[in-house]
Amino acid sequence: MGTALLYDEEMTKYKLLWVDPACKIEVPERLIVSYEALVRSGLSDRCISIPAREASDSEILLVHSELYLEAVKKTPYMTLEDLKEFTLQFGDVYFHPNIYHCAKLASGSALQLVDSVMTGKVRNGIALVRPPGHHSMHGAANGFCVFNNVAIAARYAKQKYGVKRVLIVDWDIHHGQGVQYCFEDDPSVLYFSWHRYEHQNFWPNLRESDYDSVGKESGAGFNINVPWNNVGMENSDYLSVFCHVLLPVAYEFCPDLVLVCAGFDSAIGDPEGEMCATPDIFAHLTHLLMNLAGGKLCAVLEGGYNLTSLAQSVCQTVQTLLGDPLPQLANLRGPCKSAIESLQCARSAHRRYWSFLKHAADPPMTDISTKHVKSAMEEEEKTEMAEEERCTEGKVWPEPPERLCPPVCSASVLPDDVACPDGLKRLSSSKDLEPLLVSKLKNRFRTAAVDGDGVTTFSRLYTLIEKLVVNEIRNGLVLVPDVAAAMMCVVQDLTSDLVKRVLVVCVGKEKELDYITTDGKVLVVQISSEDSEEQRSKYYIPVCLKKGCSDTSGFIQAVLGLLLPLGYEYNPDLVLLVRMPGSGVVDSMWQQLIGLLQGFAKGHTLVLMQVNEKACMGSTASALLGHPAPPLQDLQTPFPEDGDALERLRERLQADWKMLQTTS
Ligand SMILES: NCCCNCCCCCC(O)(O)C(F)(F)F
Ligand SMILES: [Zn+2]
Repeated sequence: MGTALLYDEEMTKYKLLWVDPACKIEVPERLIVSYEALVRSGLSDRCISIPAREASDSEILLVHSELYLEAVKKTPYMTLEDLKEFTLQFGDVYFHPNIYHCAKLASGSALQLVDSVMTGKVRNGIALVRPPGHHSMHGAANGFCVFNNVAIAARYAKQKYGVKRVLIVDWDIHHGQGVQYCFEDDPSVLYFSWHRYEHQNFWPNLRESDYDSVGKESGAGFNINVPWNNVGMENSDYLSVFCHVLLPVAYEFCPDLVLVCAGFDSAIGDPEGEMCATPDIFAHLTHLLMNLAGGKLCAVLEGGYNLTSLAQSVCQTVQTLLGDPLPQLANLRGPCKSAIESLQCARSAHRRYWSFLKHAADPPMTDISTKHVKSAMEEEEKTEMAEEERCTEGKVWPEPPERLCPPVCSASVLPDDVACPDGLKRLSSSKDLEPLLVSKLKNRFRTAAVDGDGVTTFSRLYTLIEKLVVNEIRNGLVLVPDVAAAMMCVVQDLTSDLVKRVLVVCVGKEKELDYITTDGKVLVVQISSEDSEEQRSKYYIPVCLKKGCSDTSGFIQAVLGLLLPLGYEYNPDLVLLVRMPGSGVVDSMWQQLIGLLQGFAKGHTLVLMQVNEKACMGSTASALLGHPAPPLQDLQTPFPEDGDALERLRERLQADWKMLQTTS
């Protein structure tokens, strides 16, 4: 299934008609450059174009009051003076004779997107709209927003499709207070927002935008605010919050639909956000949400005022929605101190509501919410210092790297008598191995692993790896007689200097892992039921689950809170996913793991499985081909000792691995 793209140039036909410094950045060109970038890059042709439509009164009334709607209905007939007068009652927003029409199109586009996804016409999609929506409230326009596009879409999805749980992720740099107010007592809608806050010194300067606004009554726990109290946040900060705050809760919430308030003013160069995250971060943020809700994801444009980073960020988002390989994110240095404080506060505020956050540490000593009363002098200092070093005009960043699709998506190396799963391309040809390597293999293994066809298997395995690293193939599945032997060979004989770092994810117990290198060429993360205290090193990280890999709750926690941050920091060129026989890992979890690992090494994942486990080849192939993983059903409360052990492991490792930091 494809990706929907909604865009209608009618929504560019309104603009600010008078002088208002607060609103001058919200210009029609925002939409034009975004769409034109998609056209120029060829991405729009790969999407399924869905027409915009006007939201009806009843749809708008899902969120807004009749009084407000009737008032807005009058604006097309207002004189310039009346429009100015009308605007005065709201904050940081402007009206125009055509904005009511455009606001209906913006909301209607979001509903069209929900229809396309919920009816299965498309898998996911994006609506390029203006005016934006997440600040508008029941009875008021605010912050360039007239109707709350995403809030209306959430209510619409519940009403029309019986959707039980909606996750709204708001990665715009401003707090979508309109969305928060709409759902704060509603446990069926989980609202997550990060936003520039600076201890309440940043617009909209609301006390309720802080991390301690967790929702009300039955909605308690279903509103997550992560305030950024400094500018200059980077990719590491964003990914840390996803791995340590949003994703654990999102997986526990198990939504039927994901809506994204896709604002790109959180990208580098934006005059509002003044952050430093690069446009390719949105490729990863999108990817990390795509295995939720069976892939049903609707992104709706909110903010974004640097036309260059906006266009690049939109393209990065759409490319991921289309399933293209992800760009590698280099030199992630871990979250900054301020970000750690924010994520620690958000985690501790929510630990009572979410079992996946149960082991979160206490809030930091310097409780950051009370710091907002800054001395005037301090504020003055910051402003002066801030100006010259923070001016966004000076910001430059590299063009995001090309994300080329290899000619072959998924290849397989299988014994001749094993049928190749649909969609996979069997790799039969293989260059002969150097005699030296053959003899090395032979004298290393006395087992049958390397008899006649064993050598063929190994030679095909190496051929597959060669093709992966030159991007001829994206990923691969290999069935071998002895998976432990094969893993050792791959790890030790990876001669290709194109592979500087291999991430080995070992699912299930492996007897000895005595070839652990300490030079950093290999990072082994092993998830199994046993603890191996002795061998721990920076590059060998055993994760013990008391009930073993069949404990999906413990497993997904280890993946989100440990494997993902490690993988991002390590930044491998190849991922080797090894399924030990009898691991007991649940199929949906296995597919989720494969899906999430695609975020590394441009998707170059090599799955090693034992021939006698060929029963799960189908689901492995499906995940390798990029089909969304099935939701993890009815997750039990994780074992306390496992949760505790994971927290302790993280604390022990965070000295070596900065992305594991969750406490300041
Ligand atoms: N320096 C100018 C002050 C501007 N203050 C208002 C900012 C509104 C932000 C709107 C947005 O970006 O959140 C949306 F997504 F809604 F468009
Ligand atoms: Zn914004």
